[in-house]
Amino acid sequence: MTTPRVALRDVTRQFGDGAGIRDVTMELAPGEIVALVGLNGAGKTTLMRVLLGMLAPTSGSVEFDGVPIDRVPRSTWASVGHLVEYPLTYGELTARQNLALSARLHWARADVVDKAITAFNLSHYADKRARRLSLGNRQRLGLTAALQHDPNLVILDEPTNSLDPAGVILLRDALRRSASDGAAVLVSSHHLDEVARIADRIEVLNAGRLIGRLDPGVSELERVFFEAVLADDEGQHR
Ligand SMILES: Nc1ncnc2c1ncn2[C@@H]1O[C@H](COP(=O)(O)OP(=O)(O)OP(=O)(O)O)[C@@H](O)[C@H]1O
Repeated sequence: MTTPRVALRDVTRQFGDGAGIRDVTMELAPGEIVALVGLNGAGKTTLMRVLLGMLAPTSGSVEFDGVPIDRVPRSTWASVGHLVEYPLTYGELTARQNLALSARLHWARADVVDKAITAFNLSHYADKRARRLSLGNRQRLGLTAALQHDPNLVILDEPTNSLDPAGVILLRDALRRSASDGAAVLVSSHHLDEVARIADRIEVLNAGRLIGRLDPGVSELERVFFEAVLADDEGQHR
């Protein structure tokens, strides 16, 4: 069996008021695109932040390529690409300078930047300061920074939120390419139709727990999703 690129085992991260994630076990294999769906506050961002070491779990463990997260070498972190919450951009630097910085942080060759600018259609904006970019173009910039170094683990929190339809298509193609090159990809989204187009499997998170999987090929995905969430809520309150 191949070692999962990343694994969460019985991970709980509780906040003061009891919210967070509970007993989450999940693996991402190389070459796999997994979508994480759930209502507002279900715990998607928390799960991704724990997975990336931005939040320590209250209990349970996280492993990268079979190595516990606190012993993961820097080379492994360099091969991760993520965009969780806010694009990591420096407003006073241009889009190109931001990308060059991100390439260095990920140990990538400097020439990836020009290729990525073309691939993500950022040529018109490359020499603009990041703080002057529109919300959607800042999101494109953040996604480009997350993907230009050909990461082998990609974690994106609601990446399509402020993208226009052309951006959504560019991202979809980029994620398919990453996965076919062997990356494990985890994407959270509220757009069930969109994730159904790219995901190999869809994991449903509700009130902090993974409650099951949806088949991306199923018809009426939204109805099936809401039924699963409702059944779980009713089970919790019985
Ligand atoms: N730093 C924090 N301190 C306290 N509570 C938090 C913190 N971060 C998240 N929470 C709580 O944990 C729960 C899960 O939040 P999270 O942001 O992970 O959900 P989400 O599924 O990403 O939601 P959305 O779809 O709205 O972005 C929520 O109840 C939230 O209020």
